[in-house]
Amino acid sequence: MEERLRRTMMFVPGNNAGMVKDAGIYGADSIMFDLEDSVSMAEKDAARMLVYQALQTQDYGDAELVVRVNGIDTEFFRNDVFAMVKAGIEVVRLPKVESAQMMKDLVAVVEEAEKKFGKEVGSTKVMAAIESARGVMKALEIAESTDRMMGLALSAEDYTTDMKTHRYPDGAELDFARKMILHAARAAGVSAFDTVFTNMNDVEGFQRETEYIHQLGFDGKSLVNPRQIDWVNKVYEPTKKEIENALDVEAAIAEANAKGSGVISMNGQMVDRPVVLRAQRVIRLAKASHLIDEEGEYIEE
Ligand SMILES: CC(=O)SCCNC(=O)CCNC(=O)[C@H](O)C(C)(C)COP(=O)(O)OP(=O)(O)OC[C@H]1O[C@@H](n2cnc3c(N)ncnc32)[C@H](O)[C@@H]1OP(=O)(O)O
Ligand SMILES: O=C([O-])CC(=O)C(=O)O
Ligand SMILES: [Mg+2]
Repeated sequence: MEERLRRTMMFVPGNNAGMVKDAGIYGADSIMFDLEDSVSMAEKDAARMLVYQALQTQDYGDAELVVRVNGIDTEFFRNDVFAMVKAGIEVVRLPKVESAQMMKDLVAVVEEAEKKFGKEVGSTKVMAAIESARGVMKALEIAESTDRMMGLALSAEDYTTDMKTHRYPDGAELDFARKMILHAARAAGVSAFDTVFTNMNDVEGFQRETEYIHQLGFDGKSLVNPRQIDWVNKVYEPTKKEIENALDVEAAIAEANAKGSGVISMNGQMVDRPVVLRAQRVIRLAKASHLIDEEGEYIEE
């Protein structure tokens, strides 16, 4: 199956009717309705009902629909999961995950809800937000805890609090967590999301962080504001040189395959399976960024 693009996963506070209604117009790859920390205790039930209604009535286009439910140890958790599964949510994001068991407990409730509401068992995916030292140390077992796993996310606001530090411009305090989470996700074959960047005035800092996590290999980032979507897409957009090289690689390997070979030399550069896989990813990103069309032709501005 073709890997889905997950560059931008935008948080939408579940109690904000205007934001919930318009969340689809900004072009985020994934929309994440939040029932947890952006919603006050007094509004938990109202937010759940609002998101439930929106999922029945709004058109969110091709965006992947995700909900961040309240923590598994809260009084809201079960109602959140039941309402969201009934509404047909694609992915349930569990916050503050610290063990494989927490994901298994989530899956048990998701399955109960799928059966109750006549949904296909297994159709709802789950993902884990890792927000503590314990969660980071358990990243691989969390990533491998269930077949329904879609991805791991780093949640740096709670994580830095747990680590008795805070966020610095160079991000050094997140390095270990980022690399653990990314390795765990890749080892398990699931997506990896970097954390939110919350200072809307520091555009340069946001871009620097995005370039760094793109270089590491993250699929994308959790976002808090629609303005951040274009900035991420710009970083993830392949350059003209990368696209041309990828198209040449595809042509070269097709020629090699026609001759019964899996490897070929292209301008002195060996082209084999890993090179081809990377080239295919560049082409997919170029198509998603509307730089080339389905035939690989450049789309003029
Ligand atoms: C640590 C954590 O748990 S982080 C996750 C929880 N936090 C959140 O979900 C916060 C989500 N983000 C927000 O609430 C807001 O973007 C803020 C508070 C960060 C900034 O607010 P503002 O400065 O008012 O945003 P801004 O002026 O850029 O808004 C522009 C437009 O985008 C909309 N918008 C802003 N953020 C979002 C969002 N996350 N989702 C959907 N729409 C949004 C606004 O409603 C506004 O729409 P309008 O022009 O139709 O009125
Ligand atoms: O998931 C995120 O990036 C936001 C969050 O909850 C945190 O940073 O604690
Ligand atoms: Mg958090």
